[in-house]
Amino acid sequence: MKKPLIKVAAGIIRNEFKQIYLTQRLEGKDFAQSWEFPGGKVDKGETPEQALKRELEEEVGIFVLQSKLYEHFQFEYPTKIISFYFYLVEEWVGEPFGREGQEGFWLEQKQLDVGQFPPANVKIIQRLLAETEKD
Ligand SMILES: Nc1nc2c([nH]c(=O)n2[C@H]2C[C@H](O)[C@@H](COP(=O)(O)OP(=O)(O)OP(=O)(O)O)O2)c(=O)[nH]1
Ligand SMILES: [Mg+2]
Repeated sequence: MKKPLIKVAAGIIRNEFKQIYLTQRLEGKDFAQSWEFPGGKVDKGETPEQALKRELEEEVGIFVLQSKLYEHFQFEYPTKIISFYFYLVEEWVGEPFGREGQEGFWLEQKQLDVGQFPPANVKIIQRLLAETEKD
């Protein structure tokens, strides 16, 4: 059977202290307990950017004022192919929290740990870590 292609938009929410807001995937979801950039599936008729805004409001209660595309790529999982749109979000209104009951926390960009994320995140975590080596 052909694997479904799913579009996902997620936000790298970064504050002025170079900390990034992460959440922990809930029990019962795929990759339960792994860390993630908050976000989710792009609905039919939505652009990835609209999905980002909606998902960040639903999942972490913030209103995104500005976002820029940081990475777009496809990743093949055993049962699906995901087309990812990761956005850097540095301007928003509100204080993020785990609005769906999930854990959420701020982490220094340089403390990101590739082993805590789903396999698709490897490349993006490496890029974020490489950026911190310059400062
Ligand atoms: N949000 C997010 N999803 C990720 C990341 N890395 C990664 O492999 N994924 C995968 C996990 C899921 O298979 C898919 C995202 O879907 P999701 O479960 O968050 O979708 P959703 O919020 O719309 O949730 P649901 O209504 O389907 O439960 O992408 C990441 O950093 N952030
Ligand atoms: Mg989600």
